[in-house]
Amino acid sequence: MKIDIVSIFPEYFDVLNVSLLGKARQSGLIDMNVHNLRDHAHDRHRTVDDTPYGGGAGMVMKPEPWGEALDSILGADAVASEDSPLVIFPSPAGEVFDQKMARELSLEPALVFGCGRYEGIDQRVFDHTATQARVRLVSIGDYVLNGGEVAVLAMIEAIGRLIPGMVGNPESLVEESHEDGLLEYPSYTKPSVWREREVPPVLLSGNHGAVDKWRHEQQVERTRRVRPDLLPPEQR
Ligand SMILES: N#Cc1c(-c2ccc3ccn(Cc4ccc(CN5CCCC5)cc4)c3c2)n[nH]c1N
Repeated sequence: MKIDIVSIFPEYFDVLNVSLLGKARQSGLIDMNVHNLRDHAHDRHRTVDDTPYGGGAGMVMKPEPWGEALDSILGADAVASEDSPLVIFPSPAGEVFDQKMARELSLEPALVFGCGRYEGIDQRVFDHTATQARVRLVSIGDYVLNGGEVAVLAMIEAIGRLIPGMVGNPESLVEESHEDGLLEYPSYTKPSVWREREVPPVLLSGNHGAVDKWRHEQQVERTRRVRPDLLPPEQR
């Protein structure tokens, strides 16, 4: 998978050189490039923002640097098709990112992430980029961040771990929260007693059927208690 990221804070993404993603980059599983938006702002102060038309607080990101930066990735003459790269702009107004979307995006050959700051990006950037590539505005949750970088880090981690070859044991991707629509069951490891707290005896029984049954019951109970919205109405 090819990943391009555009941001005024490229150093945010240095962390992607550690752990699994770092190994994936070294192995060529992921080809990642981070672009500094300010390299495409050519005035003396490398200005990327200006006051909003219509008034209002804060600043809006200017379209020109974005246009030049995305042209350098997509091609100035690119014409959007179903085979185009997918350009994702994190936004509080975006469709909510979830495990289903992470699975979908892990199958994409090329992703481009555009990290806004200030009060957002001039709308014409989204409109023009949609003539060059597929575009989605995506939110990682109903709370307000100061920019798109943290959202991109979260999305890349969620997507990256689903790319075949990324994690050692693909089995571990199956039994985790949200993969089967339920929250995960509680996990335990040695010692069997810790501060007078015992591991549930079923987990020490060696009876795999009983363990599976207990784990599913724990998933349903935890989901009903913490996230009833994930259950079908009749199971809430
Ligand atoms: N993913 C994701 C996000 C983001 C996110 C993503 C990208 C950017 C770029 C800039 N900001 C800051 C910001 C803050 C408030 C507003 C709303 N204002 C109302 C009136 C004019 C704007 C607009 C932008 C961003 C925030 N926040 N929360 C998420 N889950």
